Amino acid sequence: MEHQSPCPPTTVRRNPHRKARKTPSTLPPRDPPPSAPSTIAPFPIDELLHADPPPDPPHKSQSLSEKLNVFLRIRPLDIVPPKLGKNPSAAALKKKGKGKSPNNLKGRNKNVCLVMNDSSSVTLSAPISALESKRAKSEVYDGFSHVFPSDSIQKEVYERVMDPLVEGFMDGKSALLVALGPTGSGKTHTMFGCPRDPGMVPRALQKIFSHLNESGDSHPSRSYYLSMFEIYSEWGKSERILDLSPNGVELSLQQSSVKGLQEVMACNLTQAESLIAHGMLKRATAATNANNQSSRSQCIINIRNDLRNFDGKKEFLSSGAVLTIADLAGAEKARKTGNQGTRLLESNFINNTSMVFGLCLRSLLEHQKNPKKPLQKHFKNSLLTRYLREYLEGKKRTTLILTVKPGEDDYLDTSFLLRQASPYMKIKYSNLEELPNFPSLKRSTTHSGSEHLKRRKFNGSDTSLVNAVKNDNDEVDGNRASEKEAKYEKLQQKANASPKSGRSAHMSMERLEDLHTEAQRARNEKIMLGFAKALWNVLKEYKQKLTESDKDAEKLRCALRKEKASVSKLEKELEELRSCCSCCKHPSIDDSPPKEEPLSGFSAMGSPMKPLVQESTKCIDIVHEYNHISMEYHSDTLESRTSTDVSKEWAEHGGEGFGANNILLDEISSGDNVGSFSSPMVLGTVHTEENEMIAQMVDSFSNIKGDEECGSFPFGGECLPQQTEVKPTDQKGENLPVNNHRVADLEETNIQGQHLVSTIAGLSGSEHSDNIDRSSPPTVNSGENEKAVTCNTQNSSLSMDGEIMKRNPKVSSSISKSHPSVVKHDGLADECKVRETSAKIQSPASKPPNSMKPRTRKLLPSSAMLLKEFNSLEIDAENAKENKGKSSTKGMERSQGSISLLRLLNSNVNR
Ligand SMILES: Nc1ncnc2c1ncn2[C@@H]1O[C@H](COP(=O)(O)OP(=O)(O)OP(=O)(O)O)[C@@H](O)[C@H]1O
Repeated sequence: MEHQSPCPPTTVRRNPHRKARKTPSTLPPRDPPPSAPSTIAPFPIDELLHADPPPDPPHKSQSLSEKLNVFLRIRPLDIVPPKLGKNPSAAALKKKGKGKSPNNLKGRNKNVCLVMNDSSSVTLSAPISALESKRAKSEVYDGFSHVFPSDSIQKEVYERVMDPLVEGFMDGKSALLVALGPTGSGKTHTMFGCPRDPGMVPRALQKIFSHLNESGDSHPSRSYYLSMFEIYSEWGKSERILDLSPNGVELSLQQSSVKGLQEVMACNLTQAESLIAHGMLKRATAATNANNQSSRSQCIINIRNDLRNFDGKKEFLSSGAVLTIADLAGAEKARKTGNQGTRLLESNFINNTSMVFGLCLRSLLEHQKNPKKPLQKHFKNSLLTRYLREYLEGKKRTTLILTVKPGEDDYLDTSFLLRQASPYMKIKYSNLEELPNFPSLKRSTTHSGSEHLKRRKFNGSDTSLVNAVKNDNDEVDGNRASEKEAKYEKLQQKANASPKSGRSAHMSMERLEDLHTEAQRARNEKIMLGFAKALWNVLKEYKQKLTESDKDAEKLRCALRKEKASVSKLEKELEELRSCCSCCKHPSIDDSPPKEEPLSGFSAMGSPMKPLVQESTKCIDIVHEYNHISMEYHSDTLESRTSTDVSKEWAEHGGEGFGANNILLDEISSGDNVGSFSSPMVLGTVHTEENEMIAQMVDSFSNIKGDEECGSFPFGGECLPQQTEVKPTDQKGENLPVNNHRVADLEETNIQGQHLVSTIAGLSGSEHSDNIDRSSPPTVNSGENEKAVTCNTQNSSLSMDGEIMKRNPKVSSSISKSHPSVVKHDGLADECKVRETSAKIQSPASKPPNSMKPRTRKLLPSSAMLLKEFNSLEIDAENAKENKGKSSTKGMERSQGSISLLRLLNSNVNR
């Protein structure tokens, strides 16, 4: 095939970078002059073999620590297939190449697609065969932390890439190193190398443990724990994690930590190398067309630096720092690898993982470029990215080392990787977390954190609980947790002091782990016990309060019982009073219709006045006593009004609607309008028992009267005698002057007392006057003698007043005081009845109490009229006529009161 002259290349700068760079005008010359700085220089193998290491690489790269470091390592183009797993040594290369670069060994440099421009940039040229047009196309990738040419050795790579990370790790900074690249590009070689040419991991361990040995302390203050696991795909289905440490088992991922991952404490380099070697043997590898020992899993190694046994001052400096090294399986193309079946499925898993990893970093980059863009959660799509989440979210330092193959055949793989990964070098870390992420340490941190959280919760809810918990925690017998913790520490110190090797060290580690778990459990028990005790105390307090409340309730119940007893006592006394009253009671009134007999007149009664007066006085006393009791009993509710007040009110209101008892008695005494006699609030305002008492009193008077006039005193209004208009006369039959009594005395005395007395006089002296009106002298049918006796009420009352009021001057005031203003109803039915009846009853309000106008009256005995009214509920038509249209609200109230009184009278009569 004739070689055509190359067309002018089109160069694309992928990473426009910090400084302008001269674009290569032509493809790399086949035989570049030795002075040419770029492309692939002759590999100075002799110089490298004998030269000192570069003076400043570690610290130089530290200046880039705030950026994601991306290194590029170019694998030698032609590599002698490793025999017995050995890479060609530098000596062999030297022997073969005679001091030339491996790329030039067979004169194939013209077949390379990747040329190193300088230490930070490369040019990728598409091979002619890959070009559709004849125009050459090249891409410059710049900005790498460092580009390692194909002839670079492990030591150089370590010093540039790994050593700064190890230094940081020794200072307590966690870091991640990830090897990325297509299959067979040298990732595993770079990371692990071989015994004769160790890679990053062995060299790092060497440095770590050399530092440990240099301290010369027989009791090393530092301890390093190694863990190693791989993420693989079984039959291309689900991802799995396998612990690569000895006796390692399958693991699971929780959040970002591997649950159950074994950490093996390496006390020296030998132990550490042994563990790594064991893990490498365990790791899944397989031969493909691209690599005879291709990694089929993502391998992760953790080295944790634990300084818990340090002297105490520097304990927090490097405690928990973790150095993580990830050797990823390389992306591969089925066409190249020739994978089929399981291998092909593995390829899919590997490629997917690589893609997700790249997406995470790309998302982080875009988020950093434009913070408005949310950080995509690509990490969820694979176990690897989930485990490395904090690194992929820019919270911890990450370093990438890209491995590529420079051959023309590898152009697509190389181009893909460079296009994908070169932008990552722009990722920055602004808020680096120095927190450890080691699983076991996380656990212990979490536990202490939860304890603090609990205490915070207690603080927020109940301080007493907190105190109780604290006290109880202090009082936990034995302090099992403390003992176990001490034991744990002791054993750990022992283990550190006398480094064991191999299995014994592992066993002691297991034992320590068990002790640690047990100590944590004991701590939790202690906390729960304290909480339970505190809760118990609170419950006890509540119980005590409940008991006190019960006691108070019992006291109240006792007081209530006493009150009830006093009430019943009062009721008893009342009963006694009633019985006392009933002693005076005469044979009950005959309910049979009254005989049509003429009313007995005063003279016909034939009995003297004195016994009646005595009886009246007695009843007044009873009323007084009852009122007195009633006043005591209802002292809280009764309205105390003096007779003077009542008198005043009466005077103001024309004598209407004031004083239940006095009006009651007044109306009883008046005798007229018996059917309508009513006192406002008679029953509504006066206590029921009081009303009953009054009713009894009235009744007793009726009986007395009946006794006095038994046989001669006609009952019933049906056979009333003809009304006779009478005038007050004396016993001789001469008319007496109206109101010729001692008016002055009346004014001086309580008007209520007057009414009472007059009522009693009217009732008791019914033989003298059946119907007495204090305002108008009633006419009295004198019975068979037809001796009209004009009985002026006031006169009569005066006749007794002097005696009664002298004996008991407080009678009227006592009665008037017993008028509560609160209206009570015996029941709805009664009330309705009363209302119905009261509607028919003429209101007495129309009749002024002190009217001096003489009126013609029916001469009916008051008690008979009462009974008549009660029994028939008839209304005096005449009174109804008179009072038609004059009824007022007060009158209605009085009517209702009177009806209620009548009801009581009826009950008394029935009894
Ligand atoms: N820089 C190098 N110098 C000499 N030999 C190398 C170099 N890089 C890689 N090799 C050799 O190339 C072969 C493939 O390398 P390696 O297994 O490390 O590739 P890889 O990227 O890990 O591949 P895979 O992803 O399939 O595991 C190995 O035999 C290795 O010794």
